[in-house]
Amino acid sequence: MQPVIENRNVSWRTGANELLREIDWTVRQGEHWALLGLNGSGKTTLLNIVTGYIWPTSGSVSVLGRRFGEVDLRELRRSIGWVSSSLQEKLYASDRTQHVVISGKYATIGLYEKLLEEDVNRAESLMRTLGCLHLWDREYRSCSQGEKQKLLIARALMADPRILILDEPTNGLDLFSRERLLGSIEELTRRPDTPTLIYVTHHSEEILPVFGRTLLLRRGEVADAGDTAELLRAETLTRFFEAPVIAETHDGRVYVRPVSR
Ligand SMILES: Nc1ncnc2c1ncn2[C@@H]1O[C@H](COP(=O)(O)OP(=O)(O)OP(=O)(O)O)[C@@H](O)[C@H]1O
Repeated sequence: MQPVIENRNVSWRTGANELLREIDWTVRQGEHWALLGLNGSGKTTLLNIVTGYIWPTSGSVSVLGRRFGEVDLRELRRSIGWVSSSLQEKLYASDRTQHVVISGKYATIGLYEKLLEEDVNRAESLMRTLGCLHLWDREYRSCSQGEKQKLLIARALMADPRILILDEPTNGLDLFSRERLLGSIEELTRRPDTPTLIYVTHHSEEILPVFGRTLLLRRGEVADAGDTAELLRAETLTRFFEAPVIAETHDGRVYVRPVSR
């Protein structure tokens, strides 16, 4: 079976800086990946490569079996959802929540057409999965950040993407909102139509066990990649962060803290 995403020897240089260096990263069917790296490690740059917004200086990229250079990127992008908190601002504040969700199917901000029953039903089903059905018919702007994030995930899923990038989705969320959002993401993975998920984060404890594979990115290079349970251990993470850390596992999630000096 074709890999979902395949990067081979991908580098990206701008001016004198090489921001990605010889990245090899393959995402296979049935896998969900976490992308872990400190600020400025190149996570967003790599995702911009995978979605065709920037072009590698060298190396090759294929997504869903289509090789970049031979594919209509606008069409391919319809198969990729990308949820980041920066999108929150772009949506019309006074829209009803379910309209925000449904508009994802049409790649528009705002809805201009009459609602189709099938769209309403799907929005309802997705909002139920994400634990935000109670927000139905509320004004989007009246929702909390955590609620908005769930609505935006439901919105991205309306387009039936094959790949869904969750780009630091817990930004700005308190401890409990974060847990609720992670619970919703776990619930989402139980749906039969779940796309391949890529979860981008700075924090290992957000990596749920369903993210069975992890890419560790450091200074634009793959520091390590593979089985999450094997990578998220004190020894590997101490090497990765280049600082001694303690790693504790609770419910399959790994909490990391620096060794105090
Ligand atoms: N167009 C560009 N021109 C020059 N430098 C860039 C450009 N885009 C990104 N960078 C630099 O590349 C590095 C990686 O940035 P990137 O946004 O990919 O990191 P990140 O891992 O997503 O970081 P964060 O977790 O802080 O969002 C940073 O040092 C950034 O300043």
